[in-house]
Formats: sequence, structure tokens, C-alpha cells
Amino acid sequence: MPRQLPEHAVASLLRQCFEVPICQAPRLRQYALPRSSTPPVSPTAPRIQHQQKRFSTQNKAADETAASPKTNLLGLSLARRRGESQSLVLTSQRTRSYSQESKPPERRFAILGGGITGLSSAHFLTQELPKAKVTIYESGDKLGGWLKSKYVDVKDGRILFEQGPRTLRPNTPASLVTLEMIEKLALEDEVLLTSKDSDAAKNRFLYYPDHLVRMPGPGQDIFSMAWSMLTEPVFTGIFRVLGDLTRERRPSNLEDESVASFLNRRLGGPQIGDNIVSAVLHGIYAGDIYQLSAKSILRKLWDFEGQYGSIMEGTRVAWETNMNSKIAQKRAEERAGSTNMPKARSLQDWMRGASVYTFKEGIGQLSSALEASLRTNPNVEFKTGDAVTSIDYDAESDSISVRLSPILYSTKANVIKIKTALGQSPEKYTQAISTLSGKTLSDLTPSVPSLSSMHAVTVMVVNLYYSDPNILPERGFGYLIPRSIPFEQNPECALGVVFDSDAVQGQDTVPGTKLTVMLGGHWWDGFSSYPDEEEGAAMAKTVLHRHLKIDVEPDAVNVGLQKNCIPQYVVGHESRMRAANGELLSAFKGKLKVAGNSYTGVGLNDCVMAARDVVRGIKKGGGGGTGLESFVG
Ligand SMILES: C=Cc1c2[nH]c(c1C)Cc1[nH]c(c(CCC(=O)O)c1C)Cc1[nH]c(c(C)c1CCC(=O)O)Cc1[nH]c(c(C)c1C=C)C2
Repeated sequence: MPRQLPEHAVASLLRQCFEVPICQAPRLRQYALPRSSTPPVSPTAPRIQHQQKRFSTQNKAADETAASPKTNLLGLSLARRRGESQSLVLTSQRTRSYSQESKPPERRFAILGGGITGLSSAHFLTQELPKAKVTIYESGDKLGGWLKSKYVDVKDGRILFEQGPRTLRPNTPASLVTLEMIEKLALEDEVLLTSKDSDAAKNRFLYYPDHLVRMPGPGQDIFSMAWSMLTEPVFTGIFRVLGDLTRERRPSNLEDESVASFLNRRLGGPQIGDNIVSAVLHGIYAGDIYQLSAKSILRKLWDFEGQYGSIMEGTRVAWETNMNSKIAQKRAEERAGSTNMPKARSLQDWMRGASVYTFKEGIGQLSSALEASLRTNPNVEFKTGDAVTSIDYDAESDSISVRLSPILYSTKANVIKIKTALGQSPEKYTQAISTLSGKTLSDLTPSVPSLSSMHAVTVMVVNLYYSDPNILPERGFGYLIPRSIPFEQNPECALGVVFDSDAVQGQDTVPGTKLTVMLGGHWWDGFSSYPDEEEGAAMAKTVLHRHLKIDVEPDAVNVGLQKNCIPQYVVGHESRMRAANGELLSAFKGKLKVAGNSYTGVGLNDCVMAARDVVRGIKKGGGGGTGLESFVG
């Protein structure tokens, strides 16, 4: 079972005082899932595209900035000024030996994990440091990680199923980095857009307590919105939100609290959290609002309360000061580096009318294109089917630079030792980027204990295809299921259902209805076994029968158990990341860096941006970055 999270005493008291919803939580714990061992994850075969029109290593970036003889001379003069006589001698020796060989030692980078963050890291490394040698370690046989697109043959054609993320948002600052990568990979012509005017963009539903309720959004008229708010039980407590303006600000010593606790305090009761926010966060984290961190996940609202005393006042001030305006957007884009990405920006302009996008052959086309492009680069090596078993810092190899000033931390000494299950002896690298989950990394080295408490949820993803295109009672993105749904409406622990045939069009060769039922998530925390594929399919069909009255048999079903697929940013995430940053610096001197969905955001765009940022840090040199430096200060 996940550990009990600390919650502020006042918040916890408040929660106990409020009426507990008819929540399925306690009963679901007793709902005995059938015996069965963990089924194997469905094999998916990412299709490698050989279409890198413009993959080029002719990069403007100079590889040798940080560790060139010039830099060493700079180090020498700095060391001299600081009176580091011993370092001075060593530095000058090193400088001499470089120039004698007239070929500086190569920089070797290890990337742990061949998912989207690992492949993106390799992509940015080869772009920014074209001479560097890059080795990608992946324990499985396939690359692409959670991006799992799979074609299935059906009568008269074939359809595409997604087992992981399926779409990307084009209109956030972070999305520019992905767009730039798409442009570099020459994937623009493969992009499929979902229009902002589509049913999928306009119609999003919650299921509560026993029917679909459309969420307020663009395109909905004000009267039907008001009527829905007055009559639908899911909106109970919505008007208490106004009290936010007069409620007390949190105590100044409250460092973090759960999303549920925060919303309880601010919104005058648990209903909005339990009925609405829990559903939304099921759709992103498959997580529990009583554990997820308000500070990490509702950062803007958390800061509004901290700065202005209430969410509403913060929103008003933000509005007035144009924080939400184009100026803020521009600043955020500049932070994301968009000023250097005119092509990405023009791609983004082209996508302005789109709510989300994907690729003609599914989201996996992105990782396949990355892989194909990297495979053409002689400086990139893939080590698949061999698990990394330990990561160490080789203090001896780095003794020179350790004794020198920090500016020399980015020398080319190979100080990161990586052992694998099949490797005879450890391989040594100048630096390493771990894109493994925080928990997995902490199992490979005792030096980052703060990551060992990280936890991720397991989701069973059931794709179903029906040849009849008209079996849905509503058209739209799909629906999410809140934690407060009565137990008898959801004994299967469904988190939500995506109407794939509405959400993305243009991937299948035959018409029909394509759905994905997501089961489990935090409801299955602590389970030692999960339903097998047959049981998962049966559970999904029961959910669809109960909720959507679908009683025909699907023409194709695909079930996959995505074990530990979404890391949970639970209460204290920020301080945990800060501690991990310190541990990485002290144990690995900044030469082991981290990126991926365990740290700075669980979305695809977040992961690509994290990869880009880590590589930028490496290129900049100085050795201080760990990938977690944004949590400091
Ligand atoms: C395996 C199931 C996943 C669930 N959430 C995620 C995965 C991979 C991750 C995720 N989902 C969304 C976001 C936000 C993205 C953003 O803001 O840019 C993230 C990080 C939103 C989302 N949720 C669903 C869809 C189709 C999307 C759009 C993005 C995408 O394609 O992943 C549906 C959905 N996801 C989950 C559930 C339970 C669910 C239910 C309808 C869990």
C-alpha cells in the first residue's frame, strides 16, 4: 500500500468534518479481482520510418566548448588566481597532453532508457554536440517506451490502437520544443490535427452519478450551462466556490498538501474535488487527489493563494496585470526557447486551429522517426535487451577535476561507470542522462535515496473496435469517472473512456467506432496481481454496457497492462526533487542527470522539453545541472 501522506492538521480536520461522499474508495479495496497473474504487456511493433529528409549532423554547435584546451587554460588561470597550485600543475599537464595528441578525447554520453525522453535526449545531444559519442541503454527489445501504437487487421481494413499517450497539445510553451523536433525529423507531412471545432474538442463528459454530463466549455450556450450547474449533482457545491474570497489564507508554514485538502480548504467542501477535479486528474495522472501534491499539480492556484490570499483574487490580479495575456505567453515561450525556433513557431501557427495533434501512423511514429534518424548516425549506439544493473561515480578517474575548481567539472574524464546484466565489465562515460523512472534509478544507485519513495500507478488499457460507426450516445472526446461515483456504477475501477474514433480521424482504413477503456490507476495501488487480458476485456465491455448501453460485441479488442506507467507527484514532490538534486550533485558531481516523466511533468511535451533542457545544460558546461535544478531556489 502507498504510504500515508502528511497532511496539514487543519486541512485534515476540515476533511474529516465534511460530509464524506458516497465514495467507492473503501469498497473498491474489498472488491476482489479475480486471481490471475500479471499478463504480459501486449507486444507492439513500432514501425521504423525511413523518411528523415533532413536529418543532419552538420550542426552549428561546437562540441568542444567546455573541455577544450582553451577552457583548460581558462581553468588554469582561474586556479592560479585562486592559488590552487596543485591543480595548476595538473591542469597544465592535461592541456599539454591534449595539444600533443592534437585530438582531444571524445566525450561519451550514456542515456539510460530508450523511451521518448531517452530518444529525445539522444536527438538533442547529436544536434548540439555532433562529435559526441552517445550510447542508449534500453532493457527491452523495443524503443519508444510508453508510446505504443499498434495496427490491427479487421474485416476489410486495418485500424490503429494506442496503448499509451495518443495526442499532443500544440499550443503550450513546452510544445514548441516538440514541434521543433518534428520539423528536424521532417515529420510535418505526417501530422494529423484535431480541430478546435470538432466534437472531440468541444464535448468532454464526466460520468456522475449514473449518466454522462457534458462539462462546460467553448461552444456551449450559457443557458444550458447554467441549467446543468443548477440541476446536475456533479456540480453540487459549485456556488460555495465564491466563498474562496473570504476564506483564510493557508498558514505560512504549510509547505504542501494534497489536491483534495487544498480544494477542501479553498472551495468550502470536498464536492468539487471529489466530483470534478478527481475525474480530471484521473485523465492525466490516473491518480488519487488525496495523495497528489497541490503545490506541484495546481501550482498556479497554489501560488495565487500564497500571494493574494485566495484563488479568485489571484485570478483577478493575474487578469488585470495581463499575466494570462500574450505578454506572459511570450515570456513563457522565451523561457522555452521559442525565439530560436522560428520554424517551430510557424508549425505552431499552422496548428492554431487545432486542439491536439498526432501522426498518421499514431503517436509511436514520433519515436520511430527519432529512432530511425539516430540509427543513421555513426556516433550513436543502441544497447537494447540488456538491463542496466548499477551506476557509479568513478572518483579516481575524476580526481583531477574534483580537485580543481567547478569550472572544470565538465572535463572529458570518463567518470560514470555503468554495469549491465550482460556486460562483462562496466562501461565508462563522461556524463550520463537517466530517463528511467525515479524509483528505478534509486534501485541502481544508493546515492539518490530521495527518489526511492517515488511511486507510479498501473493502468490497464483496453482498446475496442466496432464496425458500426453509430453506437455512441454522444460524440466527443470521451468521459472521465470521478472518485465519488457510487460503487455499483463502477466496480471495475474504470478511470475513463476515450472515444478514439472522434478524438482522432484519419488513421484507420475502415469506418467504425473505436474506444479505449482505462482501468485501475490508483485504485489498484498495492495490488500484487492484476486482471489478465481476458478479464480486462470483459471488464471493459461491462463498463461500456453499463455506461453507454453498448451491447454489441466488438470486432477487435486489444488489452495491455501498462505497469507503473504514470509517476505520481504526491505531497512533498518538490522538496523530494530538491533533495534528489543535492544528492545527485554530491554523489555524481552533476555528471549524472535526470529527465523524464518522474520529475518535471508527466506529459509528452514535458518529457521532450526536459530532454532538451538537460542537453542545453551539458552544452553550457559548468557541471552544475542535474535536470532538477529548477526545484532549487
Ligand atoms: C495510459 C493512460 C494515460 C493516462 N494519462 C496519461 C496516460 C499516458 C498521460 C496524460 N493524459 C493526458 C495528459 C495531459 C496532456 C497535456 O496536457 O498535454 C497526460 C500527461 C490528457 C489525456 N487524457 C486522456 C487523453 C486521450 C488525453 C490527451 C493526451 C493523450 O493522448 O494522452 C484520456 C485518459 N488518460 C488516462 C485516462 C484514465 C484517461 C481517460 C479517459 C490516463
